[in-house]
Amino acid sequence: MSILSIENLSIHSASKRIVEDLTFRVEKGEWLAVVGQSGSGKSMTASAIGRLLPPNVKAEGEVVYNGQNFLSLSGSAMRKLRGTSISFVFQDYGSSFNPFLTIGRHFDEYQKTHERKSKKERVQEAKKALASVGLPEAFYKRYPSQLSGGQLQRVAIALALLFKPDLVIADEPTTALDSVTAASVLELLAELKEKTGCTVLFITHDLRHVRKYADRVMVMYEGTIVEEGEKEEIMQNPSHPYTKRLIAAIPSLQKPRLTLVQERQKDVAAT
Ligand SMILES: Nc1ncnc2c1ncn2[C@@H]1O[C@H](COP(=O)(O)OP(=O)(O)OP(=O)(O)O)[C@@H](O)[C@H]1O
Repeated sequence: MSILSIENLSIHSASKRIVEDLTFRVEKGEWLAVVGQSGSGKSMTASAIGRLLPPNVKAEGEVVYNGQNFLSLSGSAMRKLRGTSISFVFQDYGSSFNPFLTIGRHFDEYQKTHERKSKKERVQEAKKALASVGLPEAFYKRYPSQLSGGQLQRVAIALALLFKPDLVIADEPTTALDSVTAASVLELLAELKEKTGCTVLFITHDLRHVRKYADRVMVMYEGTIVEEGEKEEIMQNPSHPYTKRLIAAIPSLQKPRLTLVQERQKDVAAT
């Protein structure tokens, strides 16, 4: 069953067509990975879905969620859905935080916009959310600058999942992190996905992450979808030249290269 249907989505600025006539579905409970060349329109597509495009960029078409077309909802109706039904985790987690507010205040402000609960309940929930992403309660009182990138991205994930959204859109959430931290953040997202049953639309450049977590893959190239399918199918049998190049560029997916010693043994055996 689809949770989100994108129909003929086109995105453009005054001078340029950014995305052309995209039609695709996100199935309930799946992890859909969107990969594609830099500038192919992945982030713009994610932003258009959440009505978060910059003011000079416009979207046309339909983004249908639970029978509602996001593109024709009022601003206030859309704000209500963002965070509760659909939420975002961005690459640039730093800009999601106000450096002058504690982590606790970020939770508090966010909670106040979406639910009516007592201060005590809000604090309890926020601390529980911090614990759910493996962070100590004491972080509630800290400022963003006192946390590492990985810790901040964990807080961003805790905030994104606070109201148990049905759909989480993660736009390259680990690009700014070192590979070990990135792996733990993704593992966390995968765990929370299992726990909450949410659907994940995941934008990435890293096919190793696709291989590990995705159910389906959609490949974008120059503002269009060039292929889409089950992960195994795309990984083993890519049809578009761009996908082929992308897969060929992952060292661990290529045939293992012989070590120098093995090469020498082969040479010796051949003589
Ligand atoms: N504010 C803007 N106004 C006009 N065009 C923009 C704006 N922001 C981005 N673009 C253009 O939209 C196109 C798609 O950008 P987008 O960020 O969606 O690509 P992407 O596939 O996410 O790339 P990356 O993988 O590098 O993040 C690019 O050509 C970019 O220059």
